[in-house]
Amino acid sequence: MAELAQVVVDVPTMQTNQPYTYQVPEALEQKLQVGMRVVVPFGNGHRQVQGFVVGFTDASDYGGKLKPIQAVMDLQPVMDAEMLALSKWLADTTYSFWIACLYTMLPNLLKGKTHRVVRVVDELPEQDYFDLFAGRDTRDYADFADDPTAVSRLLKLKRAGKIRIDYQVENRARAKTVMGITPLLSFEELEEARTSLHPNAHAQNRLLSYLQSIGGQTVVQKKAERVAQLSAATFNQGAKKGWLKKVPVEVYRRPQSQAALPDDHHLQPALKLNHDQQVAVDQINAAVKDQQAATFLLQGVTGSGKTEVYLQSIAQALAQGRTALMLVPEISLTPQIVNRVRRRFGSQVAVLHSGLSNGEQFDEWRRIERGAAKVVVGARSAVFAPLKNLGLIILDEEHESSYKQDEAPRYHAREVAKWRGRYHQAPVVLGSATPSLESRARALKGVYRFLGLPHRVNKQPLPPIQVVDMRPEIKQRGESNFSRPLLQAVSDRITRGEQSILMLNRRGFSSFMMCRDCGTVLKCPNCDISLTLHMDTRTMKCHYCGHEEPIPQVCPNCHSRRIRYYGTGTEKVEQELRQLMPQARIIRMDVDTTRRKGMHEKLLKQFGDHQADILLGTQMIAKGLDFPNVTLVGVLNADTGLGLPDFRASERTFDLLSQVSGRAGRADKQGQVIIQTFNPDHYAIRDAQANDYDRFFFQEMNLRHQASYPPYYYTVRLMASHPEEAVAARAMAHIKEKLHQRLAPQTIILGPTPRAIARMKRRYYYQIVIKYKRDPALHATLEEILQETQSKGFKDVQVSIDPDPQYFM
Ligand SMILES: Nc1ncnc2c1ncn2[C@@H]1O[C@H](COP(=O)(O)OP(=O)(O)OP(=O)(O)O)[C@@H](O)[C@H]1O
Ligand SMILES: [Zn+2]
Ligand SMILES: [Zn+2]
Repeated sequence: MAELAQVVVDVPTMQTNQPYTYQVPEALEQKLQVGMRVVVPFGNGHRQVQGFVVGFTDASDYGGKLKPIQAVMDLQPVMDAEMLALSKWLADTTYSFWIACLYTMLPNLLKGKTHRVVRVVDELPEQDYFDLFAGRDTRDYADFADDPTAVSRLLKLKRAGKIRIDYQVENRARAKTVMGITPLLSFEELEEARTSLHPNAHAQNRLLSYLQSIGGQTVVQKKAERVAQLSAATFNQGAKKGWLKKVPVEVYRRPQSQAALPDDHHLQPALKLNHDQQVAVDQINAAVKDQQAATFLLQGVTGSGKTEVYLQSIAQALAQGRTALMLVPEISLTPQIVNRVRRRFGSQVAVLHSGLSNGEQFDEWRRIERGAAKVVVGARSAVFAPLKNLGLIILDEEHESSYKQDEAPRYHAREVAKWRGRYHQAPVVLGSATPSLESRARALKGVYRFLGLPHRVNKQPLPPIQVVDMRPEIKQRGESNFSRPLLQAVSDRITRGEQSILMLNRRGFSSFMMCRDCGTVLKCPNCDISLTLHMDTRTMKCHYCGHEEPIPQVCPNCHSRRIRYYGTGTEKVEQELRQLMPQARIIRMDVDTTRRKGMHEKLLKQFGDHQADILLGTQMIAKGLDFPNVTLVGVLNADTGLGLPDFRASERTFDLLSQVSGRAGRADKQGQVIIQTFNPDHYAIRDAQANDYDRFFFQEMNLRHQASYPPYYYTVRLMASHPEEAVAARAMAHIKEKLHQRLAPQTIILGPTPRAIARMKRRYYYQIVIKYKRDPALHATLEEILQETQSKGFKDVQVSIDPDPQYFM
């Protein structure tokens, strides 16, 4: 009896985690494998959807008629057994749909895009045929979507049975090919062809010699033209004469920045480790060798040489014939680290991050999948890199919140890394100067193995930190972003030919327009937040939905002309700094100046080449930078993040200040740090000043304990949204009732409350936060709620479940 295939289908409005069963047509019987993408019919229309084959089952269990699979999209599986198992675990632990997890794990080009096609099936009135179809038989439905009259004419034709609207899945994954040539004749046959040539046909003569020299290989035509010094026309003649044939050759799109790399013969050698580094590397290596799925916490102060520990551990894993994965937060923000990995391991490194084009991403993925790349460096989603035989996984800056994805599936890369570590029996190394409270607490309990690098490599102490209270400064000198001590310090650096990094903390901060007469703040018409001023495009923009409008000249409420710009953007700070120090050369780095591809690296390079005295930027300059000539770091506003309605606000402020302070004095020159703040007595600022992670840790743990927050309690956030506020609120009340009935009495259920940003993208949001220690009923209850949200009662209400949320806003 024939086998049946189990397929997880992609139907956005009717999600379920149960696979559907399909017949396998005879023609596909030998070809179809688990992990392949297929196209299957769904529902009773002409709808085609994409799906993943996740298993086979015996036909005897099924009565009735099953639909057959229509097409296979892959020649070989895109998911192996590990990835399929991981996708299932992901769906289960993040309360998301299996199909969404499968897609998340694959490069964009392998994500199916369904589109609708309008097909003429019967003779049309001539007018319609020309107006709507321009004389063709099919058109993409998207061509009509914005034109209501065309749509209504189409609907009429559809009712009359003249046209049909089909769903089609397109396969977007194409390998890039270039033209290549292959000789068709043997050496002797080519020699014979030469005898029949006209004596003046020098070019063709050379072509024959060239074809003989490549001995039956396929060569990219452009390269052949260059090597043989022949024109394309000559190759065309050769093809006509039957000497060679043209064939497409698959090439990898290498990320642009990769082009400038040294070749594999000029790789950078390993450094001689200091004692603490050696101890760390030895312990990690032992775990790699013994195939122990242990988790290490590598806590090393800034500049202590953590990266060198990663690199030498990776080298060991490779020496054992295994592969390695290194995750960094927001890779585009840390080009220096990526380049260090590439300079050490050369062409066996693949890089995965969101800055790549879809084609580049797909090609890097294939290099990994085929085993050509053995080391992967990447941001969050690189944790799904299809490396086989993993020997080591590293998460640098493990405390970073960007490791958690803030849309479904809401996974944390740290947890996925640990899962893969267990699967491959490989250790996971979590590295940070300021570990998350969760990780440090686990290390204290012995769940993680602790490795410490308490000293800087250069044996210098950490740079002294001076805290400047901005309250008296402002009183004496009026509004300014720069205190006198900071200005003095920057100008000293310029005199000495040294460099400064100045950071403007933009977290929880915006540059908005407010009317001085009536207090009106310009807000986004779709969302509940103020619009941000962008000087480069001279517009007001919403950071949530992208809404954009001109800068107002008069107040929309009272028509006063005294509508002014408030808050501090990097541009405004730059202007002030240029006025205060006309001689200083400044590079500004923020989302606006780095939006163009490659600009981030370019600006950093300019700064590294000392083409500027000051690097002024947002949080993006806090991490990972290693410039030996930087001796001063200034933080313009340390406390803007402290007021956020979020229990991690202090932890994030402490982390940020510690990170950015660490950019100063990394080589032989002594560094200095100046922090400007309106809250000089806050413990996060005091402890950062004292470089005292432990004091901060215990103080913060105490507060978390009192308020029942992580790491003492686990949290889950549920959110519901709807264009009508009352509907969202009602859905949440219903969910709350259910939670109340099922969950353990010790479990704390907070809410429902409107979110801090209650309205976004024309929808109203309500949230419930669950805090629990152990609740055996929780998982099943949340699963049930997830399934219920797909039912009719929840029409248009979007519900999301976020385990261990990173933000509570
Ligand atoms: N064993 C060593 N001998 C000599 N130099 C070293 C050694 N280890 C690291 N370095 C150098 O010291 C500097 C700081 O090291 P590295 O950047 O690895 O520190 P880190 O702990 O990763 O820093 P951060 O967390 O602050 O980004 C680098 O320039 C690095 O090349
Ligand atoms: Zn908006
Ligand atoms: Zn006004």
